[in-house]
Amino acid sequence: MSLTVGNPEIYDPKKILQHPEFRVLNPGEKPPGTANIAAFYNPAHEIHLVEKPKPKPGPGQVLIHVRATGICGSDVHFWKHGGIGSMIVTDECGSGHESAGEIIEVGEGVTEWKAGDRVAMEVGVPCSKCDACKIGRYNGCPDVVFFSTPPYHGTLTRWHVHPAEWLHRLPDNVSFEEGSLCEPLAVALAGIDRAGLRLGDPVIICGAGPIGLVSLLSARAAGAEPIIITDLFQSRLDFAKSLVPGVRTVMIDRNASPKDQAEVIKKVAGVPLKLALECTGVESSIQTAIFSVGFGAKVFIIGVGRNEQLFPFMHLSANEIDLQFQYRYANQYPKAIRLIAGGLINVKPLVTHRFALEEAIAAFHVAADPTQGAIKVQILD
Ligand SMILES: NC(=O)c1ccc[n+]([C@@H]2O[C@H](COP(=O)([O-])OP(=O)(O)OC[C@H]3O[C@@H](n4cnc5c(N)ncnc54)[C@H](O)[C@@H]3O)[C@@H](O)[C@H]2O)c1
Ligand SMILES: OC[C@H](O)C(O)[C@@H](O)CO
Ligand SMILES: [Zn+2]
Ligand SMILES: [Zn+2]
Repeated sequence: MSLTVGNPEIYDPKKILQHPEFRVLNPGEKPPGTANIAAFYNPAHEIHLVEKPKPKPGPGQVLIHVRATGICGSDVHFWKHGGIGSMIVTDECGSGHESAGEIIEVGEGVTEWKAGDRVAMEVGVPCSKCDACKIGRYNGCPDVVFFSTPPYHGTLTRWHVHPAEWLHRLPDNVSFEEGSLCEPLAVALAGIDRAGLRLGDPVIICGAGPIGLVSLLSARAAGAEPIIITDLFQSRLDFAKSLVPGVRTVMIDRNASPKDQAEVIKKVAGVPLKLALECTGVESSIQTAIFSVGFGAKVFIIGVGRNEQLFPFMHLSANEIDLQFQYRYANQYPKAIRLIAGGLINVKPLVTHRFALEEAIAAFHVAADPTQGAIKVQILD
């Protein structure tokens, strides 16, 4: 399928690094507007612009002019910390996986797309043959090529070749920026879907970063009430309130124990919480979520964090609290686009900063600096 058809060189990260046209740009260098520049990180925790060859779409592939890309916390993490869990940065690697763009050229055999079509790119390209793929849970594919997860280069670039079957058409009323925000939205929607959230469910969302905020928008659209959101920073809680005025906010006190913190949350909720959407991956926050919810509730963990963490086992057991986890997403893009196009979810306010592709490194510095107050930094071309 996708990866075995067409020009395999586009998926071979080593071949791109060894290509004679691959080079790291000098700081301040202004490449021509047609150059295929990209933001790459490396094991030395550097981030820089590179120039790489403009790819040709092979059979089953299309060439895309990437028009909008959001910076995800994981891009910053790969740059600053050199890995996430077992995904380790061992060489130069291209960043970016929240992207939308315009088709420029189609490869042989591609009939469903033409130049000028506007698309959101689903960047996890699975094998289609393994058990996970066959049951439709392709986010579990062990052979997935996830652009921007090492070693595969990302979509924060000008020209990107993509398998035609992993693109989603953007309706006229959905912008490239919104198309790129379908990626984090897909994470939240997968969580809402698998958590089984229902109309009127009392919900807590832990963490008001981009993932907590798209989860908030999704939970509101799904009819959760009341919704409580937590964070360590008042500015993030204020942002949540501006997005969904009805949300109740709780500032987490770093010195309070998860049990004491949970008592505050229970008072604010006023009713037993049925679901926690945990969007930090921080051990104390997960513990707080566990102590906050009612008997028979679910703590659904979207955040990722330390490899090993302690959970209050007997509290979970004696309260029949289900723990569940989300790894990326499957089958969520069409839904994300429908919800944005139909006006049920408005992701536009999440974009707080915009940069040109040539300014991508400055964009990364803003995204990585909490004092800048960024929610979603976008790179536009
Ligand atoms: N499961 C997946 O497939 C998937 C996909 C994307 C992101 N993620 C993960 O989701 C998490 C959230 O992503 P993000 O982009 O919003 O990250 P982020 O770091 O921007 O936001 C996390 C928020 O949680 C807050 N926070 C930290 N500790 C807290 C605590 N103890 N209590 C309450 N709030 C606390 C922070 O202040 C911040 O506002 C990250 O762990 C990220 O890696 C998971
Ligand atoms: O949005 C998708 C996530 O950022 C990725 O799964 C990342 O955590 C690892 O590649
Ligand atoms: Zn991401
Ligand atoms: Zn597979």
